[in-house]
Amino acid sequence: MAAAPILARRIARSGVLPLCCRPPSWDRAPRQPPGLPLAPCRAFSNNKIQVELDESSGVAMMKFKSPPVNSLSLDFLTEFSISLEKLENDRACRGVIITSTIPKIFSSGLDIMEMCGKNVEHYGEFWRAVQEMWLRLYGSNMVTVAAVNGSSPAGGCLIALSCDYRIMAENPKFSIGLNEAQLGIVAPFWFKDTFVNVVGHRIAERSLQLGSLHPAPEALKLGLVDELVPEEKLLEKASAVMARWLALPDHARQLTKSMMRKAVLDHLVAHREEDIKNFINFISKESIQKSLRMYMEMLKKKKS
Ligand SMILES: CC/C=C\C/C=C\C/C=C\CCC/C=C/C(=O)SCCNC(=O)CCNC(=O)[C@H](O)C(C)(C)COP(=O)(O)OP(=O)(O)OC[C@H]1O[C@@H](n2cnc3c(N)ncnc32)[C@H](O)[C@@H]1OP(=O)(O)O
Repeated sequence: MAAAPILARRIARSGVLPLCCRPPSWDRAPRQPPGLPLAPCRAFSNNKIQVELDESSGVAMMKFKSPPVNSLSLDFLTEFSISLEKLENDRACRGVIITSTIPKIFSSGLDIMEMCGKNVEHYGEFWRAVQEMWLRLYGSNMVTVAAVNGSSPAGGCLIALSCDYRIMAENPKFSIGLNEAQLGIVAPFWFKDTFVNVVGHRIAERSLQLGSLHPAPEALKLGLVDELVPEEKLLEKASAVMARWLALPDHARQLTKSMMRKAVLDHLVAHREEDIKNFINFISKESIQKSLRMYMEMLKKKKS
């Protein structure tokens, strides 16, 4: 456990090469010749995320398993970035499906406790890890499919938005959106840009200002998710979607993805330090700390 903060610092300081700067890895997975026994499944599991790579299909299944709500703590974000990096560098892996093992929750977003009552160094380290996770996921060369099997507010929604395709369980009790305004905080420009790129400017403007959490059927209407399926069919559907995307030559798909996402990625890369300073200044304000404390109290009261 003591290694986690060190690891976090190492990965956070190492910087990340987004999609546009990394050498492309065309046709990464070796095709399995017919007649040979199936390639084995490779698995690695850290504390909070479980990953299984099926070498015959080139598809990894990444499952969040951080109870109670898969909140994105510094440790979680570090594991997430490391897992993505491992898969990205593995020639056998061409796609990743992201889902959760926690019933009813995909991810509750950034861990609010990481943004409450901590010192400036901690805020800086935490925010760098949030940036790192997004740069890796949004800039990934792999096909990324989010199988959203529960509620997905704020940072959880960002993870889904950063994937190439989103499938959500058709349960109207599950909601998704960038609800930062409800907490009295502001989604940073790169959260906003990722959202706009998925749903368009008008829907994003209204949804962000209201801090809306959209029930699954509404999320589908807005284009925030691409399709809804019964929960028990979610992974089967995600695998089918993945197979369709992987049927294309990697280089054409990757270059197209890079072209679509480059401006938004480059914007954060060029303003990373400024963005960290903005976060620290913003989150350190007493009024913002008070809002976050009140929000946490509200969450606890809701339970009792
Ligand atoms: C001009 C300005 C310029 C620049 C600005 C600069 C920078 C930007 C500044 C800030 C940007 C910050 C961006 C923030 C992004 C985020 O992601 S914030 C997090 C938002 N998340 C939420 O609002 C979700 C809150 N949680 C819920 O709604 C519910 O918990 C749930 C629907 C996810 C699950 O509901 P239940 O199953 O009923 O579970 P509980 O509510 O009982 O929760 C269990 C347990 O977990 C704790 N918890 C829940 N969510 C979080 C969280 N996100 N972080 C930490 N802890 C969380 C909850 O309190 C319970 O704890 P206990 O009571 O059991 O101790």
